Amino acid sequence: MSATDVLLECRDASRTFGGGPTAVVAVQGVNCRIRAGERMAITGASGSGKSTLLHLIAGLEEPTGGTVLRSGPFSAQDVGMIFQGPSLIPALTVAENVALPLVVGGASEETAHAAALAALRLTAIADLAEHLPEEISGGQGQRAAVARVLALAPRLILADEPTGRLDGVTGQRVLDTLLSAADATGAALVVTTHDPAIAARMTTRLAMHGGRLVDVQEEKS
Ligand SMILES: Nc1ncnc2c1ncn2[C@@H]1O[C@H](COP(=O)(O)OP(=O)(O)OP(=O)(O)O)[C@@H](O)[C@H]1O
Repeated sequence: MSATDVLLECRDASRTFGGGPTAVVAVQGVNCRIRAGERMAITGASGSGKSTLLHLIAGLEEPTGGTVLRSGPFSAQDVGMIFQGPSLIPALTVAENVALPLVVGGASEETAHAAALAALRLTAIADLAEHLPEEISGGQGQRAAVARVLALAPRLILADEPTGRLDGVTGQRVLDTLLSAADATGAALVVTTHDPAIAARMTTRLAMHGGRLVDVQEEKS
């Protein structure tokens, strides 16, 4: 890739599941670029291919057609994924949940705990560090999920319907957290959403229909 600020580029990327008459073409011929510091929303109706495109970008799925090019080495720690629910481990405290991926990655308990607390401060829930997941709200749980990703210092944060289970106000607060965390760390952020109010907060908006990109809006900064 020539432009140095392009982290990742989909070139005619497609993903088909299954084969023969029952094959499902989830993503078809998508071209898009994600630049360093990007703020991107992927919108579209249910089944339009948003999650599959995000999985291609994350490297969780391989394209069955076209390519997904990554600039330079991209390790698992360079990409942080956030899902609709926080999926916290119930028996661990919030801080232990946030520290866990670092510990699994080989960091000492002490280093991981310090990184977890720093990430919880960034997401404004450091006061909940010693709480169990059952003792916090859905919005606070999503902020813990954001902190768990931030602790890994990813270059690219991918969030699949991160506000889908939250009410409008709480969803916007979680998005505030995501945007300010991405600003603070310099990470690019890509969010799939059904919610136009969430998409409106991003500077690039890709709209999907039937697996294809049907509209791209980019606000010039
Ligand atoms: N692993 C899979 N196996 C078979 N079909 C799949 C698989 N994953 C997705 N699909 C199909 O691909 C199409 C796109 O699904 P995808 O989950 O990407 O859509 P989406 O826009 O994210 O939907 P939603 O908003 O409901 O999450 C759908 O028809 C879906 O049923």
